[in-house]
Amino acid sequence: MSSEKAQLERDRLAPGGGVLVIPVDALVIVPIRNAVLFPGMILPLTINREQAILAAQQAAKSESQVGILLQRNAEVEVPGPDDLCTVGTVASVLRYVTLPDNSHVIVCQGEQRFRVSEYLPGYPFPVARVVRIDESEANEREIEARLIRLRERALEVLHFMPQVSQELLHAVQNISQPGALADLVASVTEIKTADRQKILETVDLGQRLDAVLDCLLRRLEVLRLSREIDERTRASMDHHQREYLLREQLKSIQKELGEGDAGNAMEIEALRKAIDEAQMPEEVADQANKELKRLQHMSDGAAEYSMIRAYLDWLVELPWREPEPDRIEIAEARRVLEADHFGLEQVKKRIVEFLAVRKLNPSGHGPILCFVGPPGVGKTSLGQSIARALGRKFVRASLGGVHDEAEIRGHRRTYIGALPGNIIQAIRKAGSRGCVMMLDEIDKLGSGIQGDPSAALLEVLDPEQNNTFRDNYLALPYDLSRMLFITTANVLDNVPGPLRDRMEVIELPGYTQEEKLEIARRYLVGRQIEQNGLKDGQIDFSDAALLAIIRDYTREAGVRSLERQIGAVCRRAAVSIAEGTMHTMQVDGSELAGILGPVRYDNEIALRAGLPGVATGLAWTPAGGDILFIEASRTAGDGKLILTGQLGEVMKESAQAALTLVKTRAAGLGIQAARFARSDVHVHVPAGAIPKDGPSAGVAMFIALASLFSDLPVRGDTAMTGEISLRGLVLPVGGIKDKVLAAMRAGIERVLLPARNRRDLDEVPAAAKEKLQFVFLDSVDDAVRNAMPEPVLKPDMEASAAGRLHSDFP
Ligand SMILES: Nc1ncnc2c1ncn2[C@@H]1O[C@H](COP(=O)(O)OP(=O)(O)OP(=O)(O)O)[C@@H](O)[C@H]1O
Repeated sequence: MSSEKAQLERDRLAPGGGVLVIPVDALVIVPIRNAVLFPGMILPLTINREQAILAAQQAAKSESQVGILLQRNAEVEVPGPDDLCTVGTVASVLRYVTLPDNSHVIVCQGEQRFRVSEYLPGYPFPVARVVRIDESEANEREIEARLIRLRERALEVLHFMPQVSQELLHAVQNISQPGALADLVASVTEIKTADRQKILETVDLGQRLDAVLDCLLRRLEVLRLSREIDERTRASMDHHQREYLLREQLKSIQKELGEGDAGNAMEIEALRKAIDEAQMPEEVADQANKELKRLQHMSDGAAEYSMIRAYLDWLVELPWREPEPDRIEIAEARRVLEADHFGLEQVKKRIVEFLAVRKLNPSGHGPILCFVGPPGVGKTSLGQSIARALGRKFVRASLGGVHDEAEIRGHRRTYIGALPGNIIQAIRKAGSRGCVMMLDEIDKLGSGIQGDPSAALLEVLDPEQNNTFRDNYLALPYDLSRMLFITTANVLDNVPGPLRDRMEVIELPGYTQEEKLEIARRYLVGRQIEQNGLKDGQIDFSDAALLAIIRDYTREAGVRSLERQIGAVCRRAAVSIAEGTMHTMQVDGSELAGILGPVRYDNEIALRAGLPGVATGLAWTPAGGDILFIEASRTAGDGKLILTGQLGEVMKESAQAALTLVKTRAAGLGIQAARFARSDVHVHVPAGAIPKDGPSAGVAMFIALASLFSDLPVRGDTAMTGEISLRGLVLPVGGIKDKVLAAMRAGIERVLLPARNRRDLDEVPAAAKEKLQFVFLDSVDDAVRNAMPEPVLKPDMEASAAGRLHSDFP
């Protein structure tokens, strides 16, 4: 303690700085809680109450002894005389320490028992007159015997205690004073504070030894018991662990022996039942049971287990039972086809014929139907109608992008993740061995590196062999002979030859504006009203509105985007009606721009035609026919030909041929030969992002160039198609029907066609034939005569029209 602080403390203790005077037969009492100091023991005591601190400081200063007294009730903060025990220990304060956390510790050495006789008033801490109690001499034999027992028991107890110092053991063994030993044992073994106080208060040696012995025995009992519990729990833990290990071993032994657990057995039982019920052909049932047996003797953790399991699932879930025989009612089939589709008279007729033949000869190997046409013309929905008419299920399997035989025929089971091919997958989906299966996009079948998918498809479609179709995954024959296959394609040309031979091709060329209007009125509008949650009468489309949608917002052979646009209008109406801003909506065309945006397809003819150097061609694409503008332009130069618009090789060549032809016919066309030498020619085919190829734009190229050099515009109402030869002949081309329909859609009135395509007009719908004027061309001169508004041909060109190659090349 610093000297200043000590001074302060002194001032506090005795005003004036002195030490309080305590009578000789009195002691300063330091009350403590929860500890008993025995004579002969050294104990550090923490004191933190004002009273006790003052008392301890007084003792420390006066270097006098103190009386350590246990408080009866530990909770009393400032104990009065009644709160303190009456027997305590006289102690010397060996050290007084103030710890950094400001708590005070006195290290006391117990000297002798004392008893309080009276408390003295007038002190800031308890001061009591006391009677010191001397330890009685012990030489009785009985005391001696107790001493020995106590020592033994004490050693026994100490034995249970970890970290007992050698000094302590030595002391216990050697102290010969019974009282001192009793006090030592009482203070080092675990005894309750109350019991310790009792021992302190027991002055009679015999009784004190008995009291300590008593406590020791109780303590020993507790210690033994706790050791027993300890051992028992350890034993039971060992037992559990052992049992767990044994059970694990048992499980793996059972697995090895194929005696799977109960869950496994249930699974196998369920599979067995499913196999029995699946009505499999004998060969298949045998195989399934064989696999089931293998499964039974296998651990469910084995890799093969899940493979066999999956295989059996396929076998069980595939439809094996004999399908119901068809009940074909021709009248009903006709009714269904009529109800579902507008127009398509020829198509419906051929489908009815097909069904009639099937009815008369159910087991006959009729041809496979193949619907060919651009997207959205009703191929899929015709297939669905056929299924409906026959009362069969309908599934689709797409062949687009199938490069690998395995996609059709499946992978062998030895491959990881192997599955059946898409034919078997579709059949499982349909759940019937006699469904109508539509094989889509047969023209997009790739020819593979890994086996030829079209060969696999041939086997599927061939009635001679498809009753034992083998999928690689199943590795069992599956009877496809009761299936009704229908294929679809956008382009017949791309369908592999052998497949084409097997099929009866039914072409759906696309619709005229009038047909689209009818389809929209009768089918699409109603369907979209329903799909968008509207009720009849809440929205009404006028014919003008529908026609405006057809003309200005769609350009397609089918009706798919027409249906989408009608849907968009319905959705707008649904929003307004749901919001309550409108009860019904009359669509007459004026609101279309607000709903569908600005007109998407302008009348391009009006925009482009009428200028010299522009001709309208007709092109064919897998999505139907389309019109195509050929634009030619001339700049000062030395006779180069520039071609742009992503033209393919064949189209480039026909541009070159067209230029040569124009040059050879320059005189007849009234063109000065010098014009060619002084100019570069640029031929561009707009919609530059779309690759274009093929020879059929030859006539249009020739006309564009002829018009450019003669400065005479081409008629705006005329479109043309045809290949040209260097001698000026017009050669036939494909896709006439689609091109004619495209011309009509685009508002063209006259179509120039190669003469040798004349018979293709038979397939063109009557509506188109009525609306359009057809001109047939033998030579490019016929084209010139009909494409230009005024006759430009000079007499000498008429003469050369037979096809001589002119030599007046500039
Ligand atoms: N003649 C028609 N009468 C009534 N609805 C038709 C007609 N043609 C097409 N549709 C309707 O047009 C939509 C598109 O037809 P579908 O899906 O059958 O075309 P798709 O030719 O199969 O096309 P894709 O080749 O793209 O599959 C269908 O909702 C269909 O009902």
